[in-house]
Amino acid sequence: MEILIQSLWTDLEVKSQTFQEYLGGVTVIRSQGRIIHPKFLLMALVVICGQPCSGKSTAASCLAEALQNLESKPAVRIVDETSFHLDRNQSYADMTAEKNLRGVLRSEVDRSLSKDAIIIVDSLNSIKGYRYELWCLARAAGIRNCVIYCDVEDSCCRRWNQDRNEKGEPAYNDKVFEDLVRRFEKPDRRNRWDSPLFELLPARDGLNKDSTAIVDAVSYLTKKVDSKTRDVKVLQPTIATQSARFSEANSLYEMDRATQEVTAAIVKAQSLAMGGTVNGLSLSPGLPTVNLSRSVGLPELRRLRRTFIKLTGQSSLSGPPPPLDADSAKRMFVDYLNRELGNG
Ligand SMILES: Nc1ncnc2c1ncn2[C@@H]1O[C@H](COP(=O)(O)OP(=O)(O)OP(=O)(O)O)[C@@H](O)[C@H]1O
Repeated sequence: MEILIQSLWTDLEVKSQTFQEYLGGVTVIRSQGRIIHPKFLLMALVVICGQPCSGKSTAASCLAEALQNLESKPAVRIVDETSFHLDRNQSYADMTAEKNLRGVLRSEVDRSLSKDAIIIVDSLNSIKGYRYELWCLARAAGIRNCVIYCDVEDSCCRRWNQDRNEKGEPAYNDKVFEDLVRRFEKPDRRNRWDSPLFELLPARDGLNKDSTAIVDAVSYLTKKVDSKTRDVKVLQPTIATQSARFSEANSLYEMDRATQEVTAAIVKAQSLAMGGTVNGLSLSPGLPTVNLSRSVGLPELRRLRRTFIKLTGQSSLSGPPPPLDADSAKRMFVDYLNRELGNG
């Protein structure tokens, strides 16, 4: 697909400055100097997030139903724990299980994004850094991304969870439920990975396919990208401009160097601790400390570094990464390591 677009790009650059072109029977849409194949316009990633038992699966079904009611009937796929037959109490029993679950869902999202569909991730998606990772996958695929937040008070979620027992539905046990509530990181539309953000209030307003946030999300997901539409963001252009490629190279360099520094500091701290665990390692003032739950070998650290760089979308075909200085690259990598290898 990218080769096809690459060759069309050259032709269009020479022959046309118009917004929409028909070339060899293929419609090519130009947006902000980039070319997007129409197929990509039907692809999107929707991240549902909210406290445990806050109506996320109900929201995912309502959104899928609303999309299916459209004349264009876009393909919709829901990625959730139940598609992997995972029990919610086991999946969130401890950090290792939770990390595994996140990894399984993220891989499934990554695989699914290459298909022509709107992918809805129906899970807690409660950790800011994890939503960022999902956003990176959408950006690398060059598709649009949005977040739907089920905003329900903890007390109400707790009640709905208890009611599940009476309905014969599997419920969270108290320990898992309280731990998840405590660690929930509310989405913030000022973060580019949490934006656009559509907020549902299921406890106050109920929830169905006509709920305002669902209607707004459908409208966003199906809105055509045109030169006048500034509010639809198709992430990660397929073709990057020369200047973007220059900044990408800079950013890649920063990312590479900064993550190597972090890895080297951890290896050194571990050797000083004679193989003990690294806790409270400070790289510089103002950066989060490294807190690992176990000693980690160099091969594993290298593997995590590679995954992190891939997740942050620094591939050469997938367009410019966000502007990055050494400190923010270190901060992001330390957060990532603490999430993958730490206690929380
Ligand atoms: N607006 C609502 N009013 C009353 N009960 C609701 C409402 N929305 C959902 N529920 C009930 O809450 C329970 C959880 O709903 P749902 O599965 O949609 O939540 P969830 O956030 O996906 O849960 P989980 O965190 O387990 O994935 C269900 O029993 C459902 O019937």
